[in-house]
Amino acid sequence: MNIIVTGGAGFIGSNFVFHMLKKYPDYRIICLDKLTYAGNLSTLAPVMDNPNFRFVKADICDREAVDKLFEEEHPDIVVNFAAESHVDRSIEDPGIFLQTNIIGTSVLMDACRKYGIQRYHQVSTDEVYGDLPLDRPDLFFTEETPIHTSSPYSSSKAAADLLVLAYHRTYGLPVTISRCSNNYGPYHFPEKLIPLMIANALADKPLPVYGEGLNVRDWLYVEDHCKAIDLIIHNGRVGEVYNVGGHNEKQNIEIVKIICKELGKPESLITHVGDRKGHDMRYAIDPTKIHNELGWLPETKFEDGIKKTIQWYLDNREWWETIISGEYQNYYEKMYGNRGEA
Ligand SMILES: Cc1cn([C@H]2C[C@H](O)[C@@H](COP(=O)(O)OP(=O)(O)O[C@H]3O[C@H](C)C(=O)[C@H](O)[C@H]3O)O2)c(=O)[nH]c1=O
Repeated sequence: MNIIVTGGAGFIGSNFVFHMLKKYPDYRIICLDKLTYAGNLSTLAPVMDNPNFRFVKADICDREAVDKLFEEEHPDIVVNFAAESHVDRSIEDPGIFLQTNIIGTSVLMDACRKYGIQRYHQVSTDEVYGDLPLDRPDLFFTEETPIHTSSPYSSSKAAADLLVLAYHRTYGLPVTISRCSNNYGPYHFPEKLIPLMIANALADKPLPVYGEGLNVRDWLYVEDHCKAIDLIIHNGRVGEVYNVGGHNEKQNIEIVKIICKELGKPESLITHVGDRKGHDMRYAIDPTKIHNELGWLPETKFEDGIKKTIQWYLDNREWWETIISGEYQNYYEKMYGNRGEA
């Protein structure tokens, strides 16, 4: 089996590469990644010398490069993790989100049509469903929940999902889509809530909580997500969407307090800053479909997952310290330096 994993140098993509190489020693995994600010080649160091692994630096929007790779590798499966993923960045500058997330998806699927493929899998997000109210804890996103996006990021992902379903209906492309909740775990880029708070707390820097911090996210350990995608690409039904969630809802402020406690840092580091524009209140996924059809359930309890994650950041300081000392530092100052206290 030859599998092209796009965005394999990013957070979820790299964890998926590791999972697949370990579980299927006879598979060949080809990582296609543009190495944007969020993709880091050092992340893939543990597998660079694996004879079943190949890294190719290219943009999924580059039709020539994508076609060349398909000609060389004849992939059986393509799993598309490549995406601009940070909501705050999409609010500042939507253009690249439309380009990578929508156009890039169509370029990949055109290559799948041209060269033939067993499966194209699109890694999507629960943000395509918009948000749920805080006072209705009985409500969850199902695969039938209407698309109702809030940010340029989620709109670009929703547009891509619709394109994927259209390529299935119009051209018969064998596709599947997974829509996951918030992932956490090793190699999470330190602009996202959990790794940002760990990095800042370790440096005794302020912990910037947007608004009151009452927004709820459904946290999913990244390894559990990788197992779900593995099941979907092998046994999922073509043309179907599968929701993948942690069944683990937490308010942002709770998460930040847990991190302070685990690291022995004072909650006085918490700083309430101006809220995100159009901030989604609550995400919560109903994973009944993937459970009933494919037997998947999240295995990692949050109490264990967050401890493992914090330990990983303690053990791999060089990885994230290098990142936050570079280009990202300028971004961080731009984003938070002028936000001020709420
Ligand atoms: C970075 C940051 C975030 N937040 C809040 C904003 C959110 O309510 C929550 C999580 O934010 P984050 O940007 O880490 O993630 P989401 O906006 O929920 O989106 C994430 O999960 C979905 C499923 C994807 O699809 C996105 O690609 C992924 O980035 O913490 C703060 O309060 N302070 C901060 O400094």
